[in-house]
Amino acid sequence: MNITDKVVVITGGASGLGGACVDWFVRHGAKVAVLDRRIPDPTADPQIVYLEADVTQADSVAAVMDKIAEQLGEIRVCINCAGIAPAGKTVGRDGALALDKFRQVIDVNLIGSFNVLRLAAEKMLALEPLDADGARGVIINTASVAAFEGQIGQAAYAASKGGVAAMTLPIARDLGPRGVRVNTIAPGVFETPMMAGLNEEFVKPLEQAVQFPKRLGRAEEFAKLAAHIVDNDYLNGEVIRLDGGIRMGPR
Ligand SMILES: CC(=O)CC(=O)SCCNC(=O)CCNC(=O)[C@H](O)C(C)(C)COP(=O)(O)OP(=O)(O)OC[C@H]1O[C@@H](n2cnc3c(N)ncnc32)[C@H](O)[C@@H]1OP(=O)(O)O
Ligand SMILES: NC(=O)C1=CN([C@@H]2O[C@H](COP(=O)(O)OP(=O)(O)OC[C@H]3O[C@@H](n4cnc5c(N)ncnc54)[C@H](O)[C@@H]3O)[C@@H](O)[C@H]2O)C=CC1
Repeated sequence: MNITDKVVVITGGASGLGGACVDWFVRHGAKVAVLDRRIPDPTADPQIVYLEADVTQADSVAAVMDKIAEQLGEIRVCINCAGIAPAGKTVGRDGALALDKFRQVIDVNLIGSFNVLRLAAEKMLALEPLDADGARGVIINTASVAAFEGQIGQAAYAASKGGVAAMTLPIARDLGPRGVRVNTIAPGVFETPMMAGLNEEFVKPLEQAVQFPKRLGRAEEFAKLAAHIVDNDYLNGEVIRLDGGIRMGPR
């Protein structure tokens, strides 16, 4: 699907990987709506519509989708980048991990992604197809390599991202007959505000574990893959690692 003039909804677009997608898609002629619980100050680009919502909330995300369709037009692309990554061992210094902490990560990363994509897909299915194949839209989720090799302290995060990876194929099967493709990017370790919060003692070994190039990923490299997924009509139902060949160790 050609990006130009398409309406692209990007969750988590106020920061990091989502922010890089906002820049890339705007530069390539898309109309971008950012859905984030934190909206940047109004000095931002007038080509971008910012809407405040929490991805876990059914009603407010539905209202935001209506508003985007009204203000920008037909929603053709949805990129789920909103996420959180708090760490905590199953049993740590202060005892067993609080169940609410585990639940919150699942709520934002897994249920939040599903909430947004189900409502975006509902809009897409109501649209006319764009081509002879019957293409109506594209959905991109963000998992993590932690879905496959979560580190010590990542039980909740890995479970949430494993869920995102696992739901990719069944959702692609649900929506494929109506012309919507669904893919998930599983990034390695990227330089973003999220990773800036991680202790240097954890980051250094991670950098060393990358095969090549021996550095953290750049947010623009994530945006380029998202743009390629939109552009390439034959990519569907797949979880794609974007990680410089890293396989994370236990710590
Ligand atoms: C974002 C992406 O998608 C990409 C990625 O995934 S990048 C990878 C990100 N990786 C992470 O975020 C790693 C997450 N893990 C962590 O940050 C840490 O493991 C953690 C914060 C969860 C725990 O760190 P920690 O507190 O230093 O370790 P922990 O072992 O619990 O405690 C340190 C000390 O307390 C002691 N301790 C731990 N549990 C204890 C208990 N139940 N009773 C008594 N003492 C205990 C330990 O013995 C340890 O002492 P020693 O060092 O002398 O052995
Ligand atoms: N940075 C990295 O190394 C990696 C990141 N990821 C994933 O990529 C995604 C983006 O991460 P980063 O850009 O690094 O993080 P970030 O912290 O820079 O940005 C995340 C954005 O999501 C928003 N957000 C969080 N919870 C929300 C909620 N409930 N509702 C609405 N918006 C919410 C935040 O306000 C923020 O703008 C996350 O899902 C993360 O788990 C995956 C692998 C590696």
